[in-house]
Amino acid sequence: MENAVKRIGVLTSGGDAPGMNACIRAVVRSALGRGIECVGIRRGWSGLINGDIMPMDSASVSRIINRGGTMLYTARSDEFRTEAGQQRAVNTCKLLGLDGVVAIGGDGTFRGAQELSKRGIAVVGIPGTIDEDIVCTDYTIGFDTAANTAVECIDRLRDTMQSHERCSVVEVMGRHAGYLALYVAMAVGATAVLVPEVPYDFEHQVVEKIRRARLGGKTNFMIVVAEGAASGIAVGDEIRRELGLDPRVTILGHIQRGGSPTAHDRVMATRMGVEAVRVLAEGRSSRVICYRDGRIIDMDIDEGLRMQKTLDPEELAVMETMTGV
Ligand SMILES: Nc1ncnc2c1ncn2[C@@H]1O[C@H](COP(=O)(O)OP(=O)(O)O)[C@@H](O)[C@H]1O
Ligand SMILES: O=P(O)(O)OC[C@H]1O[C@](O)(COP(=O)(O)O)[C@@H](O)[C@@H]1O
Ligand SMILES: [Mg+2]
Repeated sequence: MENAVKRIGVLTSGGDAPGMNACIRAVVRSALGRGIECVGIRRGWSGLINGDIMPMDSASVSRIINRGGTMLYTARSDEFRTEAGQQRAVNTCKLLGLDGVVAIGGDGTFRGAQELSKRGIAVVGIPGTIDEDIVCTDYTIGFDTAANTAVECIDRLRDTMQSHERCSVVEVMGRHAGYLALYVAMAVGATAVLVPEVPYDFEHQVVEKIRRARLGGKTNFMIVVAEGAASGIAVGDEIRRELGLDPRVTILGHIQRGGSPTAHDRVMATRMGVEAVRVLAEGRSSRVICYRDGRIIDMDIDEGLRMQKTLDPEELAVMETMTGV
C-alpha cells in the first residue's frame, strides 16, 4: 500500500499562521523519510491551478522551523471556487504525477480540499489559522503564537492606560470567530470582551462591566473586541458618548499573524505534518488532521466540516464571572 504513493504536493492557503513553516518542514522531511518525493505548491489553490511549483528537498526546509509566515506564500483564490478552476487544479496534479496533496489552512481551504477529493485527488488538510475556528479540532496551528503576541501587546497598553487612568479598546482578529478574543481577554484580565458569537449588547456587555469595575475602585479599563463583533473605533465612540470617558482605540491587526511561532505551535505543526503524510502514505484521502482529547487523529473532511462549534460555554461563564465583580 505504502509504495503506491510516490509523490505528493504541499501548499498553504487562506490567512497565514505562525507555525505553517514548521508544518511544511515536517511534511517534507517525513515524506522523504518514507521515500516519497515532495513538491512545494506556491500561493495555495491558485498555485495548484497554475502549476506554480518548487522542488522540495531536506535542505529546502532548513532554518524555517522558527520563522513565521509561510515560505510557500499563501493566497485566496476565487477561481478555485469554480468547477473550471478545480478541474485545472486536477489537471496540474495529473501532469505532475501527484498522488496526493497536503493542504495547510483554515475551513475555506478544507472546503476546497473536499472539492478536489471529489474529483479523485487524495487530499489531507491540516488546520492552520490563528482563529482556531475549525470545528473538528481542539487546536489550530498559529493560535498560541497569535494569542501570546496579542497578550504581550495588551500588557504594554495596560501600562500606559494605568498611568493615565484611561479606557483602552483593543480590536483583535477574528472576522467570524471569537476564540482568540475570549482567550486573550481572559489572559489579560480584561474589563469586558465582545465576540461575534454573542449578540452585541452595549449596555450589558460594556457599560455595566465598566461601571462595576469603577465601583470596585478601578480607574482604567480594558475592552477587548473581536473584529467580527464590532469595530473597535465604533465601540470607542460609543463609550465616549455614553460614559464620558476618553478611550484610546488600538487595532492589533496583522501584527497578530506574524512572528516566530511558540514552542507549542512548532510542536503541534510538526506532529500534524507527520500525521498527514502517514495518512496519505496509507492511501487515504479526504481527511483532516485534528487534535482531539489530547491526541492527533484524522477525520473525514465532510464529517469534520459538518460539526457545529460554538464558544466553550464554560469559558464564557468564567469570563462573565471575572468581569462581573
Ligand atoms: N466552498 C469552497 N469551495 C471551493 N474552494 C473554496 C471554498 N471555500 C474556500 N475555498 C478556497 O479556499 C481558499 C481559502 O479559504 P479562506 O476562507 O479564504 O481561508 P481559510 O482556509 O484560512 O479559512 C479560498 O480562497 C478558496 O480558494
Ligand atoms: O489577511 P486578511 O485578508 O486581512 O484577513 C484577515 C482575516 O484573516 C484571519 O487572520 C484568519 O482567517 P482565515 O484563517 O479564515 O483566513 C482572520 O482572523 C482575519 O479576520
Ligand atoms: Mg477561515
